[in-house]
Amino acid sequence: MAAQSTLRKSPSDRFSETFDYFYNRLAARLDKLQRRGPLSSRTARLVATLALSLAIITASYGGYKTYSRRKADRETGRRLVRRNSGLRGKDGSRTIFVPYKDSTSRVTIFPTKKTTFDAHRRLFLASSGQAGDKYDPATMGPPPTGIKPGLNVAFLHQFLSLMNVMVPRWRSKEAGLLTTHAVFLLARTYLSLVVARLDGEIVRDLVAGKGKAFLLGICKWLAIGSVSSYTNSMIKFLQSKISIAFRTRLTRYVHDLYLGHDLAYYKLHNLDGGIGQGADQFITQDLTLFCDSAASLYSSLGKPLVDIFTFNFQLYHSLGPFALTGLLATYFGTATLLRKLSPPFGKLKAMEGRKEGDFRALHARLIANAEEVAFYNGGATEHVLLDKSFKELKTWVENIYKIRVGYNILEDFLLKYSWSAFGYIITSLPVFLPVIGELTPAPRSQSSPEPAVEVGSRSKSQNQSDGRMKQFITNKRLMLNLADAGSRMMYSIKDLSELAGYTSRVYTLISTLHRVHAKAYAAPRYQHAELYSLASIEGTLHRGFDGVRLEDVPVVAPALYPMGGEELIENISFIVGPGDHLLITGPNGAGKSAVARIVAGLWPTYRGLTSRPRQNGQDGIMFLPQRPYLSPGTLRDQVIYPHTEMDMRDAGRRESELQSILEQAKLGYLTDREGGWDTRKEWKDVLSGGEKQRMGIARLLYHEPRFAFIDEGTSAVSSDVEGLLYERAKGKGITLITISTRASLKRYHSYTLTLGLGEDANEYEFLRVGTASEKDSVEKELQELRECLAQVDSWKARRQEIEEELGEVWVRTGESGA
Ligand SMILES: Nc1ncnc2c1ncn2[C@@H]1O[C@H](COP(=O)(O)OP(=O)(O)OP(=O)(O)O)[C@@H](O)[C@H]1O
Repeated sequence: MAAQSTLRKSPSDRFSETFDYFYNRLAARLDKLQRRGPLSSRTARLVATLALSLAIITASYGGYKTYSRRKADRETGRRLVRRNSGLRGKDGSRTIFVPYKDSTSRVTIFPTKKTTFDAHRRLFLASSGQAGDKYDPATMGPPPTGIKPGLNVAFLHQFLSLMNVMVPRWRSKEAGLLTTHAVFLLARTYLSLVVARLDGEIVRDLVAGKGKAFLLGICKWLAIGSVSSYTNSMIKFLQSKISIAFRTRLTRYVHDLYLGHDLAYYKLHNLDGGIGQGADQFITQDLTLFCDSAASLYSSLGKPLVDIFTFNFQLYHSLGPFALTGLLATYFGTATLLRKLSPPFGKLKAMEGRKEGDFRALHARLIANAEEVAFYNGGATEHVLLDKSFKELKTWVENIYKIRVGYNILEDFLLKYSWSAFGYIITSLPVFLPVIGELTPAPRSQSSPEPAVEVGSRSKSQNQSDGRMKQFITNKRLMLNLADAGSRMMYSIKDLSELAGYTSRVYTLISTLHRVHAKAYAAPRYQHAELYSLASIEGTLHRGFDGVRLEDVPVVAPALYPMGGEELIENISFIVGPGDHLLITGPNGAGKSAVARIVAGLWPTYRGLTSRPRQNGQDGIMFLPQRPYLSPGTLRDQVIYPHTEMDMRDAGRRESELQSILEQAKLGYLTDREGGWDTRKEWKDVLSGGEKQRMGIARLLYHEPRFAFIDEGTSAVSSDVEGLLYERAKGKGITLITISTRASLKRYHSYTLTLGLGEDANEYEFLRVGTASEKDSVEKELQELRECLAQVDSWKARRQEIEEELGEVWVRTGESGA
């Protein structure tokens, strides 16, 4: 038996053989070198001295260089952190410094290349969810949000598409982390095998009463234990590293898409609507859960897979084909049963994510509008809304828990108890059924000598019994490991389903962002696109015109895709050249701000042509929105927004200039009042309504654009200051396009565009201020007023009559009542 057992080799045997082979080769080589005869001692000393000197010089130079670089880095870092600024690379990369311990740490961020986005479109915009589909915006439908998240082909496609983003190259950091992780997983499996074998040996030696061998076994056990502990903690560490690396890649990718030049952060919610309420929940929560789940899946699925192959292979050698067939049949049986009975965890998780998002959005809204709600004393109503949203979330989560209970009972019973019972039966087969025992290979020889060689001290039957004991213990441990690996695999079905839910959410976000970028809107299959829907845009937005021009452009309030928007004005045409200050006026809701939105590119030019300057800001166009926006940051950041301090320094602008701008905007007192340029506050709460609007004008004076849309930008400013602000802006050569209902502003403008005229309030009039036609129109208005005034006396008489009649009625009612 012993001779037979040496024919089969375990992985550990093979490892020691390989080690011996390389060790012997190395020893032979060293031996050969020695036999060649030593170099002459002088030459050897010279060579050694030279090599040492060279090493010292290189190391010192390298050390000095590293030290100087780090020192310079630290100083730059401190300076830039103080200024809340960074560095910009020629390739578009940005280097920022973040405080780390007592110093700073450098982080370089490379923007995602346009070609990468183009290449990814076919992955994220394939309507059927198949990677092979050719990308064509005309035929591609919306991203496959309708597909139920679960273990299906769509999930595979979505996951692999996201992997393209998370692991962009084989030589990337993420690929390195995954490979290292895989090496540690393999090492752990190998160590489990060694432990199983050692376990068998220790028990055998214990039963046989071999003290020395037993103690040696314990020492080996401890040594392997320390290596295993290191391996286990490295696996956990690498898993966290992989998760954060995935998250970094995905977050940067999403940010590049979301905050790129296409205004996706506006269009996503106002035009597309593909991801419902908000992207915040997707980016902050779902993305994190997805990365954690994907990183843990790699070890929770990868390790059991490796384990199952290795342990099965081992058991096959120990127990033969019969047992292996039984084992495999059990796996497939259990997997099929669990898969059949498994609730749709993916779908449930995706829905949970949405409900979490809704709840979070309500809270975010309350924070953003706290003052307004407080004035209305609307806390109770908000309370009800929040409680309702939370109740929906809670009910959903509770239902998931309930569904889980039944499934967990089945899963636990099958995987923990049925499998181990089955394992005991299989390992005991060679013991109780000698026929099977003969079919299967006998116990193998190990590093410790087989009892069979100790002839004379023990009987043959005793040796056989020891061998069987060792084999049983080894097999039992292997079986338990196998059951553990198998059950982890099966538990992973649930994890996999949950991952499918998170994958679907993250995929939906990215594919919707790609759709916004590519403007990939098509009419629903076999249907015509609705009028003024995103699939029926035929107009052109032309950037690079020295002025603002609309030619036969309908003003349409858009609806979410794929619905059609509402037409406010059928066609509008006007042109504003440099120096042609325009006042856009008209009743509320007539579409005044809508014109600004069309020119800014927020709303589509459905038909006709819209022309505007190429860039925003200096020498271009600027828009001051109706609701003033104050950014998080310093007082300086408020004046220079959307510039950062880095942009300001690059442009060679100084604080003294900012101070003079603030003074022109009648805000010169702010620097002293707020404690300097670097003061950070919640500016939206600190500044009054009028101050906020004047800050908008200060921004205008800082950026000095050629054209500026001011949407009700001075409604809260007193009229004397208002006039001053207009004169300052015009003095800087800015052509103003003001949106206001205040006719008094006419005097600062050369043209007026009046919207909301006619019976259906869908007509407009474009006039030069002071021209004959404008006088005509004022004359017409005066005539109407005069006619009204002429009727005043007859209206008064009629009112008198009515009051008298009513007086009589009251008197009669009073008498009858008495
Ligand atoms: N994001 C939007 N999506 C769809 N419709 C919108 C959107 N924003 C505004 N609207 C609608 O478009 C119409 C025109 O809005 P707009 O803001 O241009 O009015 P306005 O003339 O500037 O009015 P006001 O004087 O009150 O500011 C309104 O009926 C409004 O309800």
